[in-house]
Amino acid sequence: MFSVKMADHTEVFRGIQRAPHVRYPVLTPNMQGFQDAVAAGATEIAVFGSASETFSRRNINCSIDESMLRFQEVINAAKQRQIPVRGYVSCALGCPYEGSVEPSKVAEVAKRLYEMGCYEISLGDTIGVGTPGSMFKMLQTVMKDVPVNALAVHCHDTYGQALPNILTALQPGWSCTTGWTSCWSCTTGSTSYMTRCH
Ligand SMILES: CC(C)(COP(=O)([O-])OP(=O)([O-])OC[C@H]1O[C@@H](n2cnc3c(N)ncnc32)[C@H](O)[C@@H]1OP(=O)([O-])[O-])[C@@H](O)C(=O)NCCC(=O)NCCSC(=O)C[C@@](C)(O)CC(=O)[O-]
Repeated sequence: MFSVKMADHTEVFRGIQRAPHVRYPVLTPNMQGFQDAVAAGATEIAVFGSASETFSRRNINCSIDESMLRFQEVINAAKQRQIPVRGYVSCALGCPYEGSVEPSKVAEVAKRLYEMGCYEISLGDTIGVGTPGSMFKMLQTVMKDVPVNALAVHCHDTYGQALPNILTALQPGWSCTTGWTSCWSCTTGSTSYMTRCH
């Protein structure tokens, strides 16, 4: 089994009242998602990959390599229309199927998304199993491949660690925050917090 298919995200986008100066990125896993998002008036999109092979298959029904091919097509189309693209890397601190995930794998996927043209890469602790120690180690590794000003973290609060993990991502000398938001997660049913690492 894999996650239920996206169906209504562009409906939601059409239905909301947009405020000026607010960006509303739409998750676009493939060209169909991209075309629907553009038709709905999206001015920013986001591709979402994973550092875990099994999670990739369960979430978007393809391998990591296949997802990169799909994302490249989406990013190329977005570039032609000058639509900015964010990239997500799920399972950056652990996977519900595979358990621990090597920081080097997170760095590899983040680097691929960055080099394809994502202006920012959000590293997701998708199931909230991260700790300040694992966050530090993962970010140290990823920052060797992706500049810190292009990184953000997305921390789920499943075990009450989201805020300590975010604090770790805001190490003096690494970064300063530009703001954070919280939301309710569709994938894990937990609150999640996001912040930029710069
Ligand atoms: C990627 C797919 C669509 C592949 O799903 P698939 O079944 O491999 O797609 P397909 O190309 O074989 O097409 C099958 C059907 O899906 C439709 N379809 C095809 N593409 C789309 C689309 N874009 N939007 C809506 N419908 C689509 C397509 O039209 C067709 O419809 P049918 O002819 O059977 O009626 C599916 O696996 C999917 O929707 N996955 C996303 C599930 C999801 O919402 N996951 C949560 C996202 S949030 C997240 O991942 C984590 C994050 C970002 O928050 C950060 C973190 O915490 O880590």
